Amino acid sequence: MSAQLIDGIALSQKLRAEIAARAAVLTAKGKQPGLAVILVGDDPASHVYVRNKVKGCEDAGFYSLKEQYPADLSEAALLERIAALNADPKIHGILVQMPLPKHINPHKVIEAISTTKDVDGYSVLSAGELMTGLEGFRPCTPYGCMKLIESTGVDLKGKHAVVIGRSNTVGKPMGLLLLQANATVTICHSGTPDLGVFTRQADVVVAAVGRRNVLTADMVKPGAIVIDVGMNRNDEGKLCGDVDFAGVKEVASHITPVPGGVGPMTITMLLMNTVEAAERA
Ligand SMILES: Nc1nc(=O)c2c([nH]1)NC[C@@H]1CN(c3ccc(C(=O)N[C@@H](CCC(=O)O)C(=O)O)cc3)C=[N+]21
Repeated sequence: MSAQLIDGIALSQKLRAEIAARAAVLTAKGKQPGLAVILVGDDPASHVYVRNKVKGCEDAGFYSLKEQYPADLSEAALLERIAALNADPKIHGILVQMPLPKHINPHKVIEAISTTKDVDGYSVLSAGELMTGLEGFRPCTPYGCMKLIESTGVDLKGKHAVVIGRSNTVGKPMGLLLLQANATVTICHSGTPDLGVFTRQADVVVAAVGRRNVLTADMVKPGAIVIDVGMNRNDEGKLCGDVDFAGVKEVASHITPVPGGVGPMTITMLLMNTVEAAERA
């Protein structure tokens, strides 16, 4: 058996067309959606993502502002920029690319962003809204994973979903979104002694660890849906996920590739949150 590919580029194209249509309506009313992306320092991977985000904005008809600062930018100066963007009516979403240099406290920065512009969904308030099922901005990566799962047509009600990873940006919000969709949820992590015991029971596995080959074919129940959030480099320097794709695709019913799976959807959901923010403004 060979799994069906869940194509994050195709799904992104479909959703981005809808987002562009919503943006056009707003622009006609003089309220073009605007996203500010702030990049501090020169992490090469961050530059690639930021370029993709700015390109995504332009293609969707957004106004986009990219601000780039040297790694020695002071925390106070960054907070000052955020305050100015909070007050800027052309800007509906603010994204500060993570990770930040060590001398800047990321929590302070995230909480400085106006709640109405927190399109990353990283603030404590956004986390609380997700936790309690209130409306709000959902973190883009797990939100995109939910759209990828939905696109298979499989109803999560009564299914067992296993998340590997417990980060605040992916694992924890992923678990909550799956729970909200009525799945039975297990969150595994580095302290889980035998991962396979859990993943072999899973109808859906979301791997978000940041290490290659965390999930191999022997750990997957036949017919499971496998979502790969990993972004790693293999020995040849090629981008690869957390899942042993070649092996697992022979067992799963549906699987996301890396690249071309979760990554593009993360940016799509950022655009979705931004158009939503503009509509609410
Ligand atoms: N405040 C903040 N918000 C973020 O959402 C955020 C962040 N910081 N810091 C870094 C991570 C990572 N991230 C990615 C987005 C798109 C791709 C993406 O488009 N990936 C392509 C391939 C890109 C390539 O070729 O390298 C793909 O998977 O097909 C990847 C990773 C957003 N992040």
